Amino acid sequence: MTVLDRFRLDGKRLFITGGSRGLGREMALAIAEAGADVVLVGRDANSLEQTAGDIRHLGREAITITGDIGNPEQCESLCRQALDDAGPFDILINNVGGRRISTPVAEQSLDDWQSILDLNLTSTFLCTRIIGAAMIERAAGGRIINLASINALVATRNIGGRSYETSKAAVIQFTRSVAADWAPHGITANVIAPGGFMTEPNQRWAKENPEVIHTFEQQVPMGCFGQPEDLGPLAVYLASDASRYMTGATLVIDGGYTLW
Ligand SMILES: NC(=O)C1=CN([C@@H]2O[C@H](COP(=O)(O)OP(=O)(O)OC[C@H]3O[C@@H](n4cnc5c(N)ncnc54)[C@H](O)[C@@H]3O)[C@@H](O)[C@H]2O)C=CC1
Ligand SMILES: O=C(O)C(=O)C[C@H](O)C(=O)CO
Repeated sequence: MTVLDRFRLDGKRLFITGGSRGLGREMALAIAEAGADVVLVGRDANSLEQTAGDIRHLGREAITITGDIGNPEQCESLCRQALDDAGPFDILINNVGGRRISTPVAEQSLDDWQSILDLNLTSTFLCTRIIGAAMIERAAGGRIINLASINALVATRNIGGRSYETSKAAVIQFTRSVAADWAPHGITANVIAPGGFMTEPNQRWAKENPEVIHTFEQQVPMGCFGQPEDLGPLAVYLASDASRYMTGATLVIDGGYTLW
């Protein structure tokens, strides 16, 4: 087997939340290119179907399931539906997340706080529990990749995103705990912690506050935002045999933002 053979994912099955656009779409396409079939779960049927079409063009199977991952009851039933329709899965990517900008803590309602935790953390727990339990039962190992953020490691400046930061920090420790528990089953669990990438939420933020692009870029040693396609190779690595001995790790991809 060559080094590059170890990145192949032929015959594998990926379950990814929020694969219709942004980082999720790029990771799904990269993993399909490496050989895997894909189930995409998200809110917007049309854009999910567009990504699924692009995956089918690569010669892989793609199924879409629509629903709200931020609603715990729906999240559970979406995972169970995916298992019934196309499981069990070899790779799980908990990608759905967001609401980085929120009201400051002193003004935040409990409902707002809870909804951000549900979107970013509870969804990660539920998908990991349901898809992961099927991995354990099948006894063929597995790969879990959870999306955190540099804002799990450092506070953001002036956008009141404390619930986002807290939820993403908890995603990191949850991943480490699961990695420890499930290592005997041959299941690895790792975190990708991206810095600033020009996907829809940051595009919207920059449109509303044009000055922040320049300010943010000055805070990044590499001097620019990342491109969503920068995530593809990292996702393939973590999904494949190439990362066989890595578990519980947090891989920061941020152009050096957290160096300063
Ligand atoms: N773009 C960035 O700079 C960074 C992103 N991240 C994290 O990476 C992940 C992906 O981020 P982006 O691609 O930028 O986001 P995005 O907003 O462009 O895409 C999110 C995807 O999830 C889906 N989605 C969102 N809420 C959903 C819900 N309640 N139910 C079902 N589907 C839902 C959307 O339809 C979309 O497909 C998130 O967890 C985010 O927190 C972390 C650090 C930086
Ligand atoms: O976690 C996110 O989402 C981010 O966007 C991380 C960075 O703080 C950022 O992009 C600032 O624009």
